[in-house]
Order: sequence, then structure tokens, then C-alpha cells
Amino acid sequence: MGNYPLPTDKALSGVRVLDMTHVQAGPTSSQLLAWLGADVIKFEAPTGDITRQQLAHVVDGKRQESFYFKMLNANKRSITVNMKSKAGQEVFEQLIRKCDVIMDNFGPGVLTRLGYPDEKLQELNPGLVIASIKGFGSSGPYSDYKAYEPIAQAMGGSMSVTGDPNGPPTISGAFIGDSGTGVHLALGIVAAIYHRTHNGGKGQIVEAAMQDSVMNLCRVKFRDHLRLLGGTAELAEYGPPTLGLTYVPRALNDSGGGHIGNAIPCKPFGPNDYIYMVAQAPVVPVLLKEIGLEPDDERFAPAAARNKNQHEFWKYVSEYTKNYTKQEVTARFNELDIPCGPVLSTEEVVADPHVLHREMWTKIEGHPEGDYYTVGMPVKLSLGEVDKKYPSPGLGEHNEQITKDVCGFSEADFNRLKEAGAYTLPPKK
Ligand SMILES: CC(C)(COP(=O)(O)OP(=O)(O)OC[C@H]1O[C@@H](n2cnc3c(N)ncnc32)[C@H](O)[C@@H]1OP(=O)(O)O)[C@@H](O)C(=O)NCCC(=O)NCCSC(=O)C(=O)O
Repeated sequence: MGNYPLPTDKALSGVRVLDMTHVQAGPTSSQLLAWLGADVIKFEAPTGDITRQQLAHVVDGKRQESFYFKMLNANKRSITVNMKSKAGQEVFEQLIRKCDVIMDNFGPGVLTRLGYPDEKLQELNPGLVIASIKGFGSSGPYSDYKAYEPIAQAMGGSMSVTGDPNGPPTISGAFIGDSGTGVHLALGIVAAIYHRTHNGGKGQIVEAAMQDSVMNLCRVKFRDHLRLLGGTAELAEYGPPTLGLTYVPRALNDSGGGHIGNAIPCKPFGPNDYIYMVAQAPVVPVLLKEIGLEPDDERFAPAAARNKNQHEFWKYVSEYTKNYTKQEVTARFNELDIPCGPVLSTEEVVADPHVLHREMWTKIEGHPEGDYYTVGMPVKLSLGEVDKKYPSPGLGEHNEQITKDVCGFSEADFNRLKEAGAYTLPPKK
């Protein structure tokens, strides 16, 4: 993908992002911006984003670039710059002048230690949107702490409310601390760009902290926290009695909404042979009739009785579902307007006709190691996100192109900077 054709007609066309992010939380955010049309320049230390190597797989005895990297860095160009060299700083400063946004998710204080606190960046480019992800933000008692996904899930409340009430706190398979924070950051960046457009080109600092984002994604659990403190006893959903509890317990598969819900086994009873269904109040009489009970059965028809007797209720539903596969139950219940879906394994998700129709499992072509599949763009715009997904870039693949076309340096300058070690680490002594 040597000559990367930038789209000119997409929502973020014309926005240039200096993307200093690494691992998961940042790259997932900048990839969304790239898919919306931004020119995303992945700015890496000469050693590269660590995920290029992490969890890499081997094909025919050859180590491949990891899917971890490939799936989070499509539609980006890559430049390697040694920020600890004078020549590297010259390239960096010129890029700062030419970009609209800088993004990072380094550990606390890294950019300042490299000589670039926010004030210095603003001095170089007053219109710059300076966006960062940290575990805990730039102020407060934890601001010096590094963070990884499960730490954010632990400290944002998520782990304590996930899993079996009789088992340990559990991390979620959805990476809400990393990818979830990335989505929050992307929102902040887009808002700051909008503000800049309407306010004389003034940039600002945008910060998304992983603990904050996890809390936001657990918002309705904090709703339940307030309800418990207020003495609400009718949280019948949460298996054990909740009256008197001062914190929200783990709820296993309870829906957590206004209608009770659960994961119910189906035949042939493999690890993912379940449906998830919600006993939505208006369709309960239909459901009761379908499973062989009276539509006005007083144990289950009134919401309060259903909440109270839900264990018995789910037993009746299971007696029905055990005769069918999850696909059969899903088809029948949806016919009856009962909200219900099969639990799909990753294997089933990526072959699901609806997922394929939505291009949520999509092939990226043109990587030197071969085509690969990735999760698609989850936000669809009527004027379109980028038409084609370009593969993740090789390390430093666009050093020369970016130095000349974006920074505006000449061929002679490029050679001088290269010679002076802008793009590489100094040789080991
Ligand atoms: C993820 C981290 C814990 C990783 O920690 P580290 O590996 O120690 O990296 P740091 O970011 O702290 O430091 C990077 C170091 O690289 C140096 N550095 C960086 N870029 C350059 C360039 N271009 N040139 C020279 N040196 C460089 C920089 O000066 C730092 O050195 P020194 O100045 O000498 O220190 C941390 O980055 C972090 O807390 N980030 C914020 C929270 C976050 O995004 N977490 C999500 C992780 S993803 C995840 O959880 C997951 O994938 O799973």
C-alpha cells in the first residue's frame, strides 16, 4: 500500500491525525477515525508498536505480523521516528505543525519526559487537538498509574458486577476498558474538531480515562446501586436477596433491565447451545401460551409475580426450549415477537449471514503476508465510510512519503534526517 489514496469525500476527509497510540486502546480509536476518512499517520518508535510482535503466529516456519496489530491498524500509514534524537524531533515538530490531531496512550508523563508537554505542543500548533488515553486521566490520586484492560474493568466497577454471584469477580469478554475507551476518545476528538471549526480554529485537550469509560459503560449498574441504597427490594433479578445490600452483586445472566431475561439451554446442549431471551411484559401472555401454560397464569403473568417466581418461570421455559435447537427457538419466538437471540460462538458469528451482509466480518486485501479478515466498521454513514479497507502498514513503510508529502521536506532534507538517525535507533555500542 505504498501510495495510499486518501478519500476526499468522507466525513473526516481532510483531517490529519498524528497517531502515537499503541497496543489496543489507542489504535482501535484511530482506526475508527481512519475508516471515517481521516489521514491517520501511525507514528512509531523505531522498535514499532509492541503488538506487531505480541501474539504473533507462525506460517510455514515464518513469524507473521500479529492479527492483534493487523486488526487494529488498517487504513493507516506508518512512520518510525526516534524521538530521543534531534533529527527525530525535527520530523515530529514539523508533523505537529501539519496535523490537526495528535493522539497518544502512553503511560503517564511520557510525552512530557520526551520534551513535549501540552503547552509546547500548543505553542507549535495552536489549532492542535491533543487527545490522550490514560488509565486514570491526568489528575487525581491515580494519575501516575499505568493501566491495562482488566485493571480498568476492576477499578471501574465492571468486574464486581460480572459473573456468578457465588464465584469470583469476572472480566468481560468485551474489552470495554481499551476498545470502549477508544470509542469515547474518538467522540471527544470529533467534538473538538467541530468546536475548532466554529471557534476560530482553536484547539483543545481531550482526555479519556479508562476507569471513567468503564464507569460510563456500567452506568445502569450504578442505577441499581442507587436503587439498592434507596431500599428498593424488587431487584428480584439478582439471584440472592438484595434487600439491605449496599453494593450491586454479580448477576450472572440476569438482564439488568426492566424486564427479566436469561440464557436458556437448548438441544443439543453444547457449550453455546443457549438462547438469550427477554420476557418483555406485553408478550408474556403469548410466551406463556407457547410454552403450554395459561396466558393469565397468576404465578407468571403479573410482572411482580413473575419477578418473584422467576426461577420457576425459567424452568418452564427450559422445559420447552430443550426440545429445539437455539436457531429453532429463535425463529419461533421472533415469529411471536418475543425478543430472543441465539448465543453465537466466534465461529458462528463470523459465518452469520446478517453479520456478513453488514460487512462486520470483512476481508482486507493486499497485505504482503496475504489477505486477512477483520471486524468491520460498526458505524455506518449514508455518505459512506471509506470504500476500501487498506491493510495495516509495514513498520516505517511511509517514512519517505510522509517526510516529503506531509512535512514538506525535500529529498536532500530526507537524506540528511535519515543520516542523522531520525527514523532509527542508534547502533548498539
Ligand atoms: C500500556 C502501558 C501500560 C504500556 O507501558 P510501557 O510499555 O511502559 O509504555 P509507556 O507508554 O509507558 O512508555 C513508552 C516508552 O517508549 C518511549 N517512546 C515512545 N515513543 C517513542 C519514540 N517515537 N521514540 C523514542 N522513544 C519512544 C517513551 O519515551 C517511553 O519511555 P520512558 O519515558 O523512558 O518511559 C502504558 O502505555 C499505559 O499505561 N498507557 C495508558 C493506558 C492504556 O492505554 N492502556 C491500554 C493498554 S492496552 C491493553 O490493555 C491491552 O492491549 O490489553
